[in-house]
Amino acid sequence: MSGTESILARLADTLESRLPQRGGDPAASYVAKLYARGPDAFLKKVGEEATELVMAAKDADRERIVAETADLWFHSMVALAYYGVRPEQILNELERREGVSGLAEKAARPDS
Ligand SMILES: N=c1c2ncn([C@@H]3O[C@H](COP(=O)(O)OP(=O)(O)OP(=O)(O)O)[C@@H](O)[C@H]3O)c2ncn1[C@@H]1O[C@H](COP(=O)(O)O)[C@@H](O)[C@H]1O
Repeated sequence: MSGTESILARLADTLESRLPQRGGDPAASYVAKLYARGPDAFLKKVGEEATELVMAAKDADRERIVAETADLWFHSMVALAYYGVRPEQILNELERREGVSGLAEKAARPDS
């Protein structure tokens, strides 16, 4: 496993440890606090961080693009852990799509 994949796996392990059923403590952990507030709280953060990334990109500010993308990935991973989806599943899906042109994929859809 590459270093990039392992940080995602390690972060997912940490996020899972913050789930209420795993004893995550909202007083000691930002992630446990988000989980204690329920899905609306972290799903709202996903939307906010996506908007902040768009604004950074519109300004062509590479430093902010990196920071906002990290925030977006992080909050997306908070959601994935809550719903029992592992980052490896997303990486596998991207791998499955590797080499398949988006144009060809769209043209092959039954409704196209
Ligand atoms: N990668 C992150 C990470 N990225 C961002 N954040 C936090 O996400 C929060 C939201 O960012 P914002 O800039 O929107 O801050 P804000 O406006 O104060 O947020 P809100 O009060 O509106 O929610 C901030 O408190 C950031 O510190 C993170 N918090 C935690 N992690 C990872 O998650 C692990 C577990 O964290 P805890 O559960 O807090 O121990 C950590 O060890 C890290 O690896």
